[in-house]
Amino acid sequence: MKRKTLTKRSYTKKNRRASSTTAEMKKGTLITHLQQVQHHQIQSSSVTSAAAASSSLFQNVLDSDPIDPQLLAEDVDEKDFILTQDFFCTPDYITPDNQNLLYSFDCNKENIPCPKSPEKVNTVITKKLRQVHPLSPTMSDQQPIVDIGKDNTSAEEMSIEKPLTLETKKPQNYVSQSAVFLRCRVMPPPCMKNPYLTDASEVGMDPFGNQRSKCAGFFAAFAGGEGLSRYHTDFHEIQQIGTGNFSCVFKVLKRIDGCLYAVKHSTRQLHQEAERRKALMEVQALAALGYHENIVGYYSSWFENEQLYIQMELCDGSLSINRSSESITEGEALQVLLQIAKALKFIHERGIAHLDVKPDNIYFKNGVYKLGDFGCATLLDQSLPVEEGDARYMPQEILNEEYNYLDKVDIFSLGAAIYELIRGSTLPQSGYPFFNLREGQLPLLPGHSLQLQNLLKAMVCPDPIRRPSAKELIENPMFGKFREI
Ligand SMILES: Nc1ncnc2c1ncn2[C@@H]1O[C@H](COP(=O)(O)OP(=O)(O)OP(=O)(O)O)[C@@H](O)[C@H]1O
Ligand SMILES: [Mg+2]
Repeated sequence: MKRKTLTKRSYTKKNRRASSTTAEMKKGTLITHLQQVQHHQIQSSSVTSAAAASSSLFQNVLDSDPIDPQLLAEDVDEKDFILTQDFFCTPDYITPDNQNLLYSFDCNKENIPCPKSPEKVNTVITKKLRQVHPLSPTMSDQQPIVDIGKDNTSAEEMSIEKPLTLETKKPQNYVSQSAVFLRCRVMPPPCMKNPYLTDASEVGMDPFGNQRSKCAGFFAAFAGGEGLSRYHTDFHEIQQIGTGNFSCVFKVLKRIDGCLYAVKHSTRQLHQEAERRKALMEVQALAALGYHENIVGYYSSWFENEQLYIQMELCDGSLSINRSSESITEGEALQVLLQIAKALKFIHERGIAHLDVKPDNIYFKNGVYKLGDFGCATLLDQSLPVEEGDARYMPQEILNEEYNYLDKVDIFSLGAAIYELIRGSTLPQSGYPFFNLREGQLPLLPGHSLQLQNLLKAMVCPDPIRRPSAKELIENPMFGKFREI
């Protein structure tokens, strides 16, 4: 520690000498200060190593529009305003505008690691920077810069040791990435009420009026040491609404637009690149597909704490057979069949197979059925790996690893799912009943039309070629009464 201080001291002296012999210092002071901040960040890497290691978010702006030092000196008022006003002098409160500013820069593109510095250290840094920030309008050009090093040196002593350099370096990190993040981690933005929503009562509590409830989840996340959280910054968590094998799903309110969404995130941290790529296949499929009324809407996704987060349309529930106490009527079955067939037609036409069609993954919202959970989605042309879904709904050819008609796998699964929903009890997982289904043998469904039963039988035909396509299903005369004119 001592050695480090001495080094700093000698370095500082040398630079101070240089500064006193330089006549243009008055005019160029602010340029120098800019460079000092930049240089200082590199020097004080013990505190801001993450920020120093990566280029600042603002570096993009600088790189794309290099600043002539002369012009900068003349135009210094404006730069001064931007830096001090936006980052050091405004109240500790981030508005949705700031949030946009932050996210308009693509961190991932720059491979910038998320800052993980603890709250306490950052608070100190903010305070010190505020005291003597070189671009502060109240600061004279004689004032030194406070070092924000972590050692035991007092703030005053550190300030004397601060290097003053005239080195011409690439103007990078003049506002550190951590400074940008600092501005945004003090408090989450408020939850905005959406005036276009006539019924906001669904929200369940009042995150719009109660400041405490707005921040509870946000601070809890920091207390857990998770660092900056996009999830908690952007969303107000309302309640958990589901768990899957590898994920949990929350009902959330998006702070900035006041609308409800479902956010699903992996329960496990995805450390390996291969794991992350696999998890991403779900969002890539959803993003490639785009909007369809009968597919659970996809909004965005991101990695946080090595977990994948997916923001989706919030549905009222799923047709999970375990949860529904009674079987569905023939009319409801036809609606589910028609609407999910429409979703399948849409995705098959885009070269994608779902491979996990089952009641659990059929959602409903305002009377509309939607296909969700694209975790097993793959390409029909077999150019992506095939990972089949729940074996209870898989046809024999998939179990034999024959992947030539993956679209027809979805048709089999939909037929099996509708059969299960009408019957009102779960499909067999093994034994004769399991194999009978794969041979196309469906036990009769008393009280239901032969027309529907024959259609289901065709859908679970052991020969995939003979199963109807999604398009043929939709065109079946059975659905004539539902078709829009
Ligand atoms: N968009 C949504 N709207 C409402 N609830 C949802 C939504 N997405 C998921 N859920 C709930 O969360 C549960 C788990 O979601 P999902 O099936 O997508 O996770 P999963 O990890 O892929 O699960 P599994 O692999 O077991 O199918 C669902 O069964 C459902 O109850
Ligand atoms: Mg699922």
